[in-house]
Amino acid sequence: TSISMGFFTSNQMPVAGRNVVITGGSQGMGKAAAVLLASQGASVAIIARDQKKLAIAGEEIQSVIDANGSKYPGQKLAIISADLSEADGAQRAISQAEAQLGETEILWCCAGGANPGFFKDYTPAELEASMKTNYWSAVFIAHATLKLMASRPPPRPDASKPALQRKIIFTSSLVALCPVVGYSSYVGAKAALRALTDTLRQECLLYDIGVHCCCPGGILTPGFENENLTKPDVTKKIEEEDDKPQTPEQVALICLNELQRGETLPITTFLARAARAGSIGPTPRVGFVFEVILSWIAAIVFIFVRKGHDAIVIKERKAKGLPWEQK
Ligand SMILES: NC(=O)C1=CN([C@@H]2O[C@H](COP(=O)(O)OP(=O)(O)OC[C@H]3O[C@@H](n4cnc5c(N)ncnc54)[C@H](OP(=O)(O)O)[C@@H]3O)[C@@H](O)[C@H]2O)C=CC1
Ligand SMILES: CCCCCCCCCCCCCCCC(=O)[C@@H](N)CO
Repeated sequence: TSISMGFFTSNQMPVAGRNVVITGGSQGMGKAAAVLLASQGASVAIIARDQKKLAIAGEEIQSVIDANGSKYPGQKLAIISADLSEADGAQRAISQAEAQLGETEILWCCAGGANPGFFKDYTPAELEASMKTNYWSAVFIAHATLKLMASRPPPRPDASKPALQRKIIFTSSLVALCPVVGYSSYVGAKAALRALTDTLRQECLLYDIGVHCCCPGGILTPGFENENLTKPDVTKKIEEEDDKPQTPEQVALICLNELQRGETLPITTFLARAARAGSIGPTPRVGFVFEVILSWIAAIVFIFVRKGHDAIVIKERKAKGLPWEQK
């Protein structure tokens, strides 16, 4: 649906010839986004910590740029190693990205990840770490980038055309729209990004900068494989009930389509679209009649989805016994 709807509205986020900074661009969804945007002619900077993984992703992105030939002259790639959970690291990363690419036109924050488990079992340090990985890693670089963007006009490579709107894009998760047991250390950071998007979007009307927040469901990434090592069974059971996980390439493409049609909260499946409609509140959405009707349907369907998920948890409790009954 997202893809077909794209034909009816103008492209609100062209990427050819533009400078895009992608955090978490060394693997998973961030790398898929970097490859996709590079294939469409964007200059990209990828930021992550591990230099080895960055170098491997960099080779893949460079080969995409090489394959473009002379189609997009001046297309560049920057590879930056930084810990974005620290304000200094974020500031340094965006300065380095701009030194290599030029002025940032789109910032897409993909860095993040979950450490599924039960709230009662986490250490305070683990709870804090998730906020760093998922919230501060996006907020510090968005803040540093917005300061730069708001201090200067958007680039206008073609003076006969109006400037393109610059963008700040966060990556939240479907779990911020529909709770799933096991994500208690993660969901606060992801819900916070969604709330920040709504408020920052309004502030950014003052600067003519768009703010968006992608809410994908399961993605088959290294991060996902890693989290599955410690994911509680009950979390897996709930995830198996719903949409199948998608490839990072699918997610990047659908999110890009959603962004290009102007969605503030891009989602990647029809079920997620219903979940979004049911929890959209005052966040802008594209399309009025269908989305409002979908929100009514979601209001009803959500009751049964939530009951179904609760039933899986209660079945688990009956099978395993209450904690003080287990030996
Ligand atoms: N996979 C899934 O099922 C879903 C994922 N999401 C979200 O999508 C995003 C991408 O997920 P996915 O592709 O699975 O993630 P991965 O774990 O596969 O990759 C995460 C990326 O972020 C980087 N990163 C992590 N922490 C930092 C940091 N402190 N500073 C700089 N870079 C960092 C990693 O590199 P390095 O470790 O070297 O720094 C890596 O490039 C995340 O925000 C995730 O929460 C949302 C819904 C579902
Ligand atoms: C109206 C009807 C709506 C129904 C919606 C039901 C959706 C619930 C399933 C959510 C699965 C979430 C996977 C994302 C997890 C994630 O973010 C981590 N894997 C990160 O790494």
